[in-house]
Amino acid sequence: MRKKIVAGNWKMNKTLQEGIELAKDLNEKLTADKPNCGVVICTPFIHLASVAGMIDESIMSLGAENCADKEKGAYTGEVSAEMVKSTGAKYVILGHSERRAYYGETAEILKEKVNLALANDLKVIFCIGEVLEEREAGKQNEVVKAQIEGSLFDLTAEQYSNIILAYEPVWAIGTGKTATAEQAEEMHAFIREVIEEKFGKAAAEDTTILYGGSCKPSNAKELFAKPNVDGGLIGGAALKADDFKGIIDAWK
Ligand SMILES: O=C[C@H](O)COP(=O)(O)O
Repeated sequence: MRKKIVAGNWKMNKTLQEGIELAKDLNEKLTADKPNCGVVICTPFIHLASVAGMIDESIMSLGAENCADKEKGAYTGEVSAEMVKSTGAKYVILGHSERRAYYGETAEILKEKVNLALANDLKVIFCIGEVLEEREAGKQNEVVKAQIEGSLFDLTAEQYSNIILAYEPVWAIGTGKTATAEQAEEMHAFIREVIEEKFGKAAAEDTTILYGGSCKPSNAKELFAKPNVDGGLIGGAALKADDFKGIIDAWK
């Protein structure tokens, strides 16, 4: 049975103090009213060690938003998968469209990152999704399939079992324009077919596929009701404990 997950991606928001406050607030709210799904908060690197010490791991897990494509050494400013793991984080987001678009992360680079993350026992939330022009040209399936093939198809079945996918249509990220539940379902079902072709039916059935892109308390229930949507990767609405909990509660 695949896992339902709501994951927050704080992106480049929150000072250390603000982040600690947010994690504390969320931890309290979820302790008082337990979630019906897995909860992950992915924070900037600087928050990881502090937040790791203050969350109840039986309720939520911690993740990073990125890691380096190199193991260690003279790579000024980079943070390795091993360093992420040493903070207590269990997850890492890789392949986010913002990393692909603004930091030139190619399928090859992402392949290195995925390998290093898995080698350090991190679970990977791997993001895929098309831009508006690609959707308008009807190329969304082709684009998403190529993203999956390009970075994940060399994994062994064992490695693949630690991958969570997040479909994030780029045109819906931070725009207030959510994909309809039908559009999300259609793509998630297609993604499952792509996974089945390579890793088999059981692996495809077991893959958690999250939807991301302007997901909020008001639309989460409708999205999560779709059979192939297993939760969300949340940006803006993860920055307030009440909003994030509102989305988590969509599973109730
Ligand atoms: O990683 C999260 C996504 O990019 C979604 O962001 P958003 O909820 O602000 O649209």
